Amino acid sequence: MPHPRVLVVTAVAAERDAVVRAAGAAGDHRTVLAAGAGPAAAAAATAFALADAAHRPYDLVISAGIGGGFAPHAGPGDTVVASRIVAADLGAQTPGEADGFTDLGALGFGVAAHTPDEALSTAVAAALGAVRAPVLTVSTATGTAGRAAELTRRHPGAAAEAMEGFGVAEAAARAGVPVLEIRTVSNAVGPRDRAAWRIGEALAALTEAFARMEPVLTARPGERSTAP
Ligand SMILES: O=C(O)c1cccc(C(=O)CC[C@H]2O[C@@H](n3cnc4c(=O)[nH]cnc43)[C@H](O)[C@@H]2O)c1
Repeated sequence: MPHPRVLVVTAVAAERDAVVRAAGAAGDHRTVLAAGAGPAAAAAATAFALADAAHRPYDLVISAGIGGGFAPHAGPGDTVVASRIVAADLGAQTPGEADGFTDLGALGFGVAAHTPDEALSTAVAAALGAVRAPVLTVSTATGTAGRAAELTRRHPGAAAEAMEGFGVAEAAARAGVPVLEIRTVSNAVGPRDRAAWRIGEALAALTEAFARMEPVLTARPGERSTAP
């Protein structure tokens, strides 16, 4: 199968460089952006890149970078492939009902989550030895145990949070291009302790993940292994 054209959207230059280090056989079939932090920057950069490539469209968009891990599902050094990309703090506070929060979908303003192709995300997770679980997109990184508990209560299976996935997925969905999100965990979601973030380890895991992913992306769908 020919190399699919893949757009990888990261937040910062260090994440972009970690993905680029794994380029290998993918060569110029892969474009890697550092879009800036947060869902708005991610959506804008992804939409712009997709529109700019209209004459030679991408086959897949991947939101990638480091992220926070929810115990017990994922901890520092682990890799998470999103089964769902969830807008976890986009909605309305609703005191006294719906667990105090009503998401965008329930408000009637679109969707609160995007679901990557199940076969593809399963095959990628298997190839990476990754946890496959929902990944939350937040505009404010969690910094307290209370907020971590609140998110866990609302999304009990979530394994990671980051700040760009839903923005990338919104842009990809509008362009009709499949999306994945891949996060390597640098820190536990909880009380903010920036000094404890294991950024180097997470960036090395990001390089490793993209090196391992290539055979899955180039395999025909029926030839992909889903064995862990
Ligand atoms: O300081 C550095 O050297 C450095 C190198 C690479 C990345 C960073 C970042 O700060 C990346 C910001 C990016 O990371 C995601 N992230 C990471 N942990 C969390 C979290 O606990 N909650 C939410 N987001 C997290 C997020 O996507 C940020 O945009 C620094």
